[in-house]
Amino acid sequence: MRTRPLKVALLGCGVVGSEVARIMTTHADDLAARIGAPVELAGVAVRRPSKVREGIDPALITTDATALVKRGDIDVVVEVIGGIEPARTLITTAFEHGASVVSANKALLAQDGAALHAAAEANGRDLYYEAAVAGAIPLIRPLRESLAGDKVNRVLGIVNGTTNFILDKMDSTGAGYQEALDEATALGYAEADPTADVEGFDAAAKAAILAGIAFHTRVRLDDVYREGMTEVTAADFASAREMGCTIKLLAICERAGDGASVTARVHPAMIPLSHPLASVRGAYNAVFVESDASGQLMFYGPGAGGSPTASAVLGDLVAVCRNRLSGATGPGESAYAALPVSGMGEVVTRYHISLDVADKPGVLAQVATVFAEHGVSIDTVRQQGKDGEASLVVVTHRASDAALVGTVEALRKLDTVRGVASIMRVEGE
Ligand SMILES: NC(=O)C1=CN([C@@H]2O[C@H](COP(=O)(O)OP(=O)(O)OC[C@H]3O[C@@H](n4cnc5c(N)ncnc54)[C@H](O)[C@@H]3O)[C@@H](O)[C@H]2O)C=CC1
Ligand SMILES: N[C@@H](CC=O)C(=O)O
Ligand code: NA
Repeated sequence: MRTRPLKVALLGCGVVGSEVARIMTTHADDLAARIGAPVELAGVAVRRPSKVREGIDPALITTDATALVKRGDIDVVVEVIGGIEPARTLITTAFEHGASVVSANKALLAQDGAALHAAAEANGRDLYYEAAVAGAIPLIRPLRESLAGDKVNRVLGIVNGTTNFILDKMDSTGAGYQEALDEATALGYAEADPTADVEGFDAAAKAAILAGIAFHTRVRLDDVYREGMTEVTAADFASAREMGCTIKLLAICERAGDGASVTARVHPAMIPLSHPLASVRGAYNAVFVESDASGQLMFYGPGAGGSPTASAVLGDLVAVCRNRLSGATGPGESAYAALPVSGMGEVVTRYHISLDVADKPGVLAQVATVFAEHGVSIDTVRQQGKDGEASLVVVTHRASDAALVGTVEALRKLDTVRGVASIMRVEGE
């Protein structure tokens, strides 16, 4: 074993960074044996130097992250600050000064992944980011490496722990949205600004990363259709239960138009209680990968939290250190397929539509005619009346999103339709 240690600079020492430092210290001997050389924490960049950080030598603490990545003797920079800047500049500077990078920063990778990969390649260094998608679950490495010989057609799953925690609490205990979000934040699951979680930006960033790797195509955050979960109500859960379903925030990346393009989307959806995703509780994540030769694979485990996320970071750290010792680099960006990314209109799925209508003869026929005129076939209709008004719940067969949007626009114009109470996609059947 080499005795000269590999030097690691840690950028950020919050929920994830503090766990990375802890595991590096407590597992130092095992890590050294697995890598073939000791790994040494050579510096820790923080924003608040006065904070007591148990187990970290105060002499390692600095507020000057730029100087740390420019030192020239750093082998690996671990970026767990989050956000776009200064993380982006620090990562690029790290490559320019000879370090490889391990990052958990999905927001940055979804926005600037191509440029970061190019910078890593130009400098002959590694960029690894297993922690960026689905926390502890090995998913990036299986897609980049284990499935590199197969053709992936679809990636579908729950990739945000915070929103799954909130939806699970709302469904199983009747907890309020804010109360559940506060708990998820206290447990270290939420982003620094939890809007990223609840409005679906975090899951959309993960969908962009997954779609890019799965389809060998550049997919950016802006290419991903996104709806958050803030408008999911107790009434939606009640409707879902009547259909034998629950509601999850799903990320779905799939080939479209006979495989000539790809789509990526994040939105709440009803899924049958019998589907394995329905039983994903708390901050757990689960992702199905469907490919030509392998069939369906399921990846499941803790999707958020300091220690699970640090597990993925440490796995990358070991891989990157091994690469450095052997003078190799791991797989870079693979975007050769360069498929176009289609808009939401091309997505084909089922819909659950709840309408407030006048409770009088002929309304059902009028509504059914609008669906038929737009080529959207109805599976079931349920009506509940109260005081001259009624609620009509229509579940469709598979239809394109474009056809559904046209249908809803036409429904809104009917005098007998007082309002469209909710529209939710139905997946997993
Ligand atoms: N918490 C989780 O469950 C997961 C987090 N991630 C990602 O890991 C990254 C870190 O997340 P957390 O640890 O949860 O966030 P956090 O907010 O707990 O930690 C980030 C730390 O970076 C520090 N920081 C900010 N700017 C800095 C600068 N210029 N120099 C030095 N330190 C600076 C902050 O003071 C904070 O302590 C983010 O990219 C996040 O999206 C990924 C997977 C799971
Ligand atoms: N805020 C994220 C953290 C992990 O990526 C989540 O809740 O999933
Ligand atoms: Na992961």
